[in-house]
Parts: sequence; structure tokens; C-alpha cells
Amino acid sequence: MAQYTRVSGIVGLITLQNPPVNALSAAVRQGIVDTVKTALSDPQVKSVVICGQNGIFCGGADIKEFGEKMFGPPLIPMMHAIEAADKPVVAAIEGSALGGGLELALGCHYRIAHSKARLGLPEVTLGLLPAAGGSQRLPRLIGVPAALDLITTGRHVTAAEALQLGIVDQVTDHNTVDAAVKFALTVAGQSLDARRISTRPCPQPSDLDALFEEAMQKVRRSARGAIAPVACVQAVRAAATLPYALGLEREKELMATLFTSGQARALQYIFFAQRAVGRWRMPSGASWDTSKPRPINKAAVIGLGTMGQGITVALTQIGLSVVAIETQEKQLMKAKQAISGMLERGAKRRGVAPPLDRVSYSQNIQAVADVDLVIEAVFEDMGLKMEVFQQLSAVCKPGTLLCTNTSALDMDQLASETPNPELVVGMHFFSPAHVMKLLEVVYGPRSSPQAVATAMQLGKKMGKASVAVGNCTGFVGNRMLKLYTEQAFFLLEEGATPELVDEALEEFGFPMGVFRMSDLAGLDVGWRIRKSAGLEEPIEASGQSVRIRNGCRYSPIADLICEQGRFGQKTGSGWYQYDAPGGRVARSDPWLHSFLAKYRARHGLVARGIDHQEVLERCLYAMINEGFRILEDGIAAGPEDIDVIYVFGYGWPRHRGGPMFYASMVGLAKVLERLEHYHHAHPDVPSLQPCSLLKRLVASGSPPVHRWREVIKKLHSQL
Ligand SMILES: CCC/C=C/C(=O)SCCNC(=O)CCNC(=O)[C@H](O)C(C)(C)COP(=O)([O-])OP(=O)([O-])OC[C@H]1O[C@@H](n2cnc3c(N)ncnc32)[C@H](O)[C@@H]1OP(=O)([O-])[O-]
Repeated sequence: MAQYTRVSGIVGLITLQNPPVNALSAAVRQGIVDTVKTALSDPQVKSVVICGQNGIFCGGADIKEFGEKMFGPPLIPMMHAIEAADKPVVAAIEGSALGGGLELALGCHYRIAHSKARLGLPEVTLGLLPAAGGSQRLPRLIGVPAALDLITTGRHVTAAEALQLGIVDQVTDHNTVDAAVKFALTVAGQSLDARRISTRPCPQPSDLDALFEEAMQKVRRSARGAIAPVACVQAVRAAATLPYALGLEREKELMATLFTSGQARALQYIFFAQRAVGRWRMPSGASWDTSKPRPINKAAVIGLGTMGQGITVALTQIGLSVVAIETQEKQLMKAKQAISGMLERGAKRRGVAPPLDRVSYSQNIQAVADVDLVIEAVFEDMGLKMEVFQQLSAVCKPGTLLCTNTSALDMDQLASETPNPELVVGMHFFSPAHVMKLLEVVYGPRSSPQAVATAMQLGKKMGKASVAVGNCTGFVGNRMLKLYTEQAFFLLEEGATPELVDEALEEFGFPMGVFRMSDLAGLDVGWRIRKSAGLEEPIEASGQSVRIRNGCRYSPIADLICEQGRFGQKTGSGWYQYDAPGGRVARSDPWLHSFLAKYRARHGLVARGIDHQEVLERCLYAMINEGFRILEDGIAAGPEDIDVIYVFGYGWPRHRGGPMFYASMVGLAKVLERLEHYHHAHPDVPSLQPCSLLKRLVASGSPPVHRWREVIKKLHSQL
């Protein structure tokens, strides 16, 4: 779909029409081919403008078509026809020109952008490369280093940066199509020889080999096993070293490898999953369609520890007035300084004034009387939180939403402390709260759809992947994490070292293995939670093994480490040793190895050889099995919700699509078989027992992940 009109007598105007983002579907490509032909064959037309309808130029190739058989005209000959035209073709870029959209613009002779437009080649984030000639044209236009940066990161640039880089020829604050038509009139009839990017030589940096070597090392370090960034470097190298036609061949070859890879499927799945979870739905059927969010202008944060500080910053940065409450004067002063610093640094990055005057500080909870929403972020102690909720109910104006940032406690119990439990939801942020992209919005049986809608909308405004989940211990993320960590402890008992476990998980693609991560986060946090749950009881005296709790296997290893005052980086030792308290570089610790050997000897455990595969299967499949239980319990609406939580909040490698997608890639039958194997070997670990949803999915032929909801629905209807 592309509309053709003639404007100002001699300009052919082609408008892409495919809402919402004018993606280059087969119909759009056909429309472009036809309208370009019409414009070029019309003797009255002297120049052409291509734009997109509804304020967006083009969001790129239609990702929904990727899994299907290719129909319609291919992109590359279409771009060549535009570039080879003997009449100037001008791209009028409003909104976004991304991926194939920017490649289309690069095929044009001139590019005019609106000042608010964003441009980029984000194919790498979908496991691909700009294979409609983009990897060959962009380096010819802006040079190798800048093209490498854009193509390997997929980052979007503003119109101002695009102008500076030389991607666009002009930026306008006014109507972009009008500006482009005006421009097209001025260039009509001029020579286009220098404007065809594919015919230009690629600028040659002084030490090409060193440049590409460095670029390759950089992407390999940050890619964590993703193959697309590596292919992007190879494609740009082809642009720098080969004639255009041969470079294009290389681009095609590399794309063919990526296109059918599991990684591209995983990344495209996550792209759609992120958008699907934004269209949340509660078990009652409530969703955006039925629930209008409340307007929130003023918010309060109670408790200014690390989490409270980050939440204050996140809320202030989206334009809210925030009342920040901390009862301890010393902590209040410390927090004020930290919050101001974060706001100043954030504003500097964005080139705006720091919104310091939007935050007011108080030691008195009465200061929240006129806010629309409160987020409680006090210490993770039920008694204290209950007290705060009682006070809030007495102080806040009617209708104020009361949110808790608890990471594991029962939010419904907190709701019971208020006369209006429908106004209570969980907003579980991840540390640092103004940086991390995930928000779990937790609803209880009495939370109103409007309260959920409001929290979801606030999360969206803060730029977070917000996922609505039901209430249970640990919600989705931490409930699954507990089993992953538990397996890691069991593996230490059986003969593994923290180094071995971390190596296997980091090779898989996690930025940090479980032990390195736990040293960073602080071991004392989990210790406190286990103590409050009564797990960390010295019960050896009663004759019961310390390795059994509630009739199941339990590993006290982490508790014993904490008893030594080893809380991780902050104390200079944990699962590893550090040069000093606060040190960042983890080194193997002989003390820890000797502790593990003594521990095993004390409990009659014989260390055996454990390989990376067992580490992955035990840690990941235990966690995936819990994911199936979460779906069975209706805590998460679908596998996409779990996967988005893990990719955005827990460092799950994006190119593996999230734990549930990964299970479908491995094969559900294999996951089931391995869980049965490990459960047989460890009958005292109930979490390894395959759950009924997994068995049912396997029995129904292991349907693809987007069809699991049908099986879950059937299961729920039979309960
Ligand atoms: C083969 C040769 C090489 C070329 C490769 C490429 O071009 S690869 C492509 C490279 N391009 C990219 O990677 C760009 C990907 N897109 C984006 O980054 C953003 O969508 C945006 C910035 C364009 C608009 O942001 P925003 O917050 O305003 O909106 P939003 O994000 O909520 O999306 C609205 C709806 O549009 C849908 N949809 C979006 N794009 C596509 C698409 N290309 N296709 C199909 N659908 C697409 C999206 O799913 C959603 O659908 P829903 O849920 O309503 O059913």
C-alpha cells in the first residue's frame, strides 16, 4: 500500500500506508515499486518525495512476515530502482526511519528529517543485519567507525545526531513533507551522480585491520554468545574491503545464516512478547479495554534506602512531583544527596535542567496527605510494612493508590491492613530502580483493575517492561530464582565449585553466574529472608539433619557462609574473595574450597565430577519447571510474561528468548525427560518433579510456545 499524488505541479509524492508503523509488508513493497514506476514515467514529474502516513516514515521490514514464505517484490532491487532513478528522490522522515525504513531512505538521493525523528538500523536486536544494502551503504555514507557503532548496537539516533553524522541532509522543525517537497523542487534537474551512495567508495580508515580487530573483540565481549553483532562487523568489513556488488553478496550470505537461526527467532519472539505483555489481562478478564488508569500527578515514596532512592528518581524523571519520606534523619540527608546526584547526572545526559525542585523531603508521613499514589519501599519486614500501611490509610486522601515494592512478601496481607484493599497493588522494581527495565505489577484477589491499569501505565511512562502478575511468594521472578539458586547450592554439596557453576552460566549467556551475582547483591539479603521464613534454624541438636527442612533437601551452605560474616563484595569476601570490602574483582578463594571440602566430609558427601551440561540442566530446568507451575497456578498469564521478566530483570540472555521459549527450543520432551532423570536421582528435591502442565504439553505434542495458552486454558477449565 502506497499512495501516489502529484504536488506543486512537478513533484510525485509517494505515501507509505501500513498502520501503525508503515512496515514494509509485501503489499507496501509492491506499492512502492508501482508508484516509483508511475512517478518516473510521468514526464511532468521532475522529482519524487517518499513519506509515510500518520507521522511515521517507516518502522522497517514487516517482522510478522519473517516466519512465512516470502511474497512480493524483494527489497534490494526496489532500492536499486530508486537509487538508479534519473529524477531526484527525497525521503521525508517523520517519527521513525528504522531498519529497512532507513535502508529505503539510504536508497533515496536526499533525506530530510523532522527534528523529533529517530533513525537507526536495529536489525541486530532482532538477530539480523541490515541486509537490504544498509550494511553496504551506511559505511560509504558516514564512514566505517560510525557505521560500525550504529549497526552493531542497533541504537537509534536523533535527527540532530543524524545530521551531524551525515545521514540526513536537512532537519526541519516544520512540516517535513512540505520541507521535502520544497527541497525536491530546488534539486529537480540536478546531476545525481554524487548522490547514489552505492557508487561511492567507502572511506578507508588508516588501520583497517586493527579497527576491525578491535570492533570484533568489543562485540564478542558484549554479545555474550549472540551471533548477529559478529555478522554485522563482518558485513561492514565487506563494505570497507569489497566493491559494492561483492559486498552485497557477502551481506546476503551472512543474512542467510542469521535469518534461519534460533537466535533470530528468539529475539523476534521477545520483541513481540514485550508488546504482548503490555496488553495485560487479569484472570477476571480486566484489561486496558475495561479499565481506565487514574491520572497521577503527585506521588510519594516511603523509605529511602537504595530502592526508595531509585524509585524517587524514576518517578521524578517522568515529570511527577514526589514526596520522599525517610524517618531517620541521617539516612534522609544521605538519600537527598544521592537522589540529587542521580537527577543531575540524568539531566546532564539528556541536556536538560535537573528537576530537583520536584522532590520534597520529609521525616513525617503526614506529608503524603495529598498525593495520588504512594510506593512503600521500607525494609523487607512484614511487621514494619503493616505498620506503614495502617499509617498510610489514616493519612492519605480517599482514593490514593497504595503500592508496595516488596520483592517477596504477601501483598494481600498488606492490603488487609487498609480499609480499601482494592487500592493496593505491588510495584516490584529491580535495583537500581531508575535504570533496570523491569517492573512486576502484582495484583491480589482484591486489587481493582483500575489500580493495576494505573501501575501498568506508570511503568510504561517510566520506560519499563511492565508485567502484571498474580500474588504468591516471590511473585514470578524471585519464585523461579529460588529454585535456580537452590540447585546451585546442591551442586556445591555434590562436588562443584562456585567457579564451575558461574562459568557454565556465563558461557550460556548470563552476564554473571549465580555466585558472582550473589556476591554483588549481598548474601545477607537472602539470609535475612530465610531467617524470617524460619528456614535457618539450628536444628541439628534435635537429631534432624541440617540438610533437611520440612521433609525436603535443604542446603545450609549459604547460611554458614553468612555466619562467617562473608556477605559478598561489601565485606570483601563471599563465594569469592576481593581485594578489599567494596572490591569488584572476584578471585578464587582457597578458604571457600577448603570450607566446601570440610563441609562435604562432615556430612558424608563424596565429591563427584560435575560438567557444564549438568549445571545448566539442573539450574535452568528446575527454574523452567517452576515457570510451568506458575502458569498452571495462573500467576503469569502466559509464557511471554515469564520470558519478559527474565530477559529484562534477571539477565537471561535475550538471544535465548527467556526460559520458557528456551524450553520450547530445547524440546519439551527433552526437558521432561531430564527432569524425570534428576528427580529420580534426587527424590528429596520436589522441585525437580516435572509438573503436570509440562507433562500435558508433551502429551499434546509439544505445541509451539504461542499455543501453550490453549493447553493452559483447558487445564484451568478442568480444575
Ligand atoms: C530483510 C532486510 C533487512 C531489514 C530488516 C528490518 O527492517 S527488521 C525491522 C527493523 N525495525 C525495527 O526493529 C523497528 C521495530 N519497531 C519499533 O522499534 C517500534 O515499533 C517503533 C519505534 C517503530 C514504534 O514504537 P511505538 O512505541 O510507537 O509502537 P510499538 O513498538 O508498540 O509498535 C506498534 C505496533 O507495531 C508493531 N510493529 C512495530 N514495528 C514493526 C515491524 N517492523 N514489523 C511489524 N510490526 C511492527 C508492533 O508489534 C506493535 O503491534 P501491536 O502490539 O500493536 O500489535
